[in-house]
Amino acid sequence: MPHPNYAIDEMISAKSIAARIEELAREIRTEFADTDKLVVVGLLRGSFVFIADLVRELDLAVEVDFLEASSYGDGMESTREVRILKDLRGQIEGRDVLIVEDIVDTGHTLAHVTKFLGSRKPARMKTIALLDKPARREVDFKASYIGFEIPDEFVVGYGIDFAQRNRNLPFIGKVRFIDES
Ligand SMILES: O=P(O)(O)OC[C@H]1O[C@H](OP(=O)(O)OP(=O)(O)O)[C@H](O)[C@@H]1O
Ligand code: HPA
Repeated sequence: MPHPNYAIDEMISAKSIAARIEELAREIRTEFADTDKLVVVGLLRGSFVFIADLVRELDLAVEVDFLEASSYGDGMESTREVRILKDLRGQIEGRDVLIVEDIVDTGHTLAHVTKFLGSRKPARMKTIALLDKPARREVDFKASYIGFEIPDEFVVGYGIDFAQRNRNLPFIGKVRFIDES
């Protein structure tokens, strides 16, 4: 079914995102200063822009790996069924892991993924989400690091999609539907 017309209003500028990533990178560098075993895991697809900017600010020896998880399909509602579509390439047992996510909404994705990867016995596992939408939480989950807390709006851009579109916007915008009647 085609989606109705919508506009995108800027919520967080590219400049604000870059400034916040610098701050987050400083905190992460301090936390993981003692390790040479850090694996930074990006959750595909939404985190691909965030992880690219974050690892370039980290100034640590890191390995980058990806896991693909999906639960929304083309809609605006979580199916609450998180499917792992692509597993990590490397081993994480005994290693320090930082999971990078674009947004925590209902919490189902990160709750599932942390349980899934936690069972492989990493030495330390932390999570970072650029955006957190606490008003929509359905399962108890809090990321170790959060870029911005946002209100209950459907957002796109900076890697985040609506029906696979708008991932390439350089800013975070909120979707506003246009009533054509
Ligand atoms: O907290 P939740 O309600 O679980 O929502 C967050 C997840 O939803 C989106 O993924 P999606 O399933 O759309 O896959 P994508 O990353 O490929 O866009 C987003 O990228 C997060 O991974
Ligand atoms: O606000 C959102 N926008 C796009 N995808 C999402 N997945 C969870 N929340 C969102």
